[in-house]
Amino acid sequence: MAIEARALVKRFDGTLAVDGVDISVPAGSIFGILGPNGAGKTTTLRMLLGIIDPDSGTRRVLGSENPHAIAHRIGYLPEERGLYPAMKAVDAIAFVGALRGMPRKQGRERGRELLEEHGFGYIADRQIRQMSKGQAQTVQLLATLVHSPDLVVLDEPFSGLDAISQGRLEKMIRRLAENGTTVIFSTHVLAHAERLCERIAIIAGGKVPFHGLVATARDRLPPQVHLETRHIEGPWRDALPPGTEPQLKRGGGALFDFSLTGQVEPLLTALIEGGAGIETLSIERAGLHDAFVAIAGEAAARALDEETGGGAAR
Ligand SMILES: Nc1ncnc2c1ncn2[C@@H]1O[C@H](COP(=O)(O)OP(=O)(O)OP(=O)(O)O)[C@@H](O)[C@H]1O
Repeated sequence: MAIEARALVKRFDGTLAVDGVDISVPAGSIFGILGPNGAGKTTTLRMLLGIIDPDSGTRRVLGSENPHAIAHRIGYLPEERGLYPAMKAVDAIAFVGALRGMPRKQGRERGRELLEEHGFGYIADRQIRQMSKGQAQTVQLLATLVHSPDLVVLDEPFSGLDAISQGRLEKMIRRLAENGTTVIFSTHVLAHAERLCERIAIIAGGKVPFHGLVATARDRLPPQVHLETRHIEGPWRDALPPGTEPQLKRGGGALFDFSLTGQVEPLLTALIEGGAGIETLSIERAGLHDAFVAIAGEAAARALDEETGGGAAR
């Protein structure tokens, strides 16, 4: 495990920000911490990094119980972005590397390489103040990677980036994991976690109601069946869950939407042998958004949706 945290608790002046969080992140994996504003994501990441200490609980990061002892093996993109506006990109990257123990000259060289590799060579000698927000954020992100860390911790890395830059960042995260780096990131946009992570922790109100494989979270809900038939009635209707109502189609036939409660094969047999006249049939696993609603509750899901402007979380 790259990270193992047990029963982390943090209180700020009477606010219980984190209330017994457990997190296990396998080495070399991509792990997402999902939750709405104020859920406790940043506080959890800061405790893992040793920026703040938990009131109680234990944490072991890269095999050490003292996060400061392994700081040089960690790259961290904090939620609050900021590089010195007067610095050039390569110097800003080398500066962050120096904070993690990397010689400046080497940091500048590696910084230039990283910028080139990611298609940003053209801003290597440009000052941060002359950059767009997205460019500056990319420079800061590359700065977290300059010393080739074993663990990369990214707090809301997608916020403020346009769709193309978000896609580029997803690719970058995948590439890091392919090369053996462990990546943990927080987000309130479920789609990123759904595409990138094998494992997630859902955090709401400082607690973690779910921790584990994305597939397991999605399996909390039955798969959804969407069936289109030429006929409306027949013995095959008995194979559908009780109370499933047809939506009648204009040209004849009907649509049925229901949860798959049993096995697929007996359903198919009943539909075919019962003469339903299947026109289309899809059986899909629940999405992470629906799983999030089932696990964290409507209120937390609504908070996510509000942050992402509605359907973007899906
Ligand atoms: N330094 C602090 N002093 C007092 N309260 C704090 C402090 N840091 C966080 N909190 C409170 O702890 C709770 C959790 O905050 P945290 O920043 O961890 O949430 P988050 O999930 O990262 O949210 P966001 O997505 O908005 O960054 C919030 O209620 C917040 O107001």
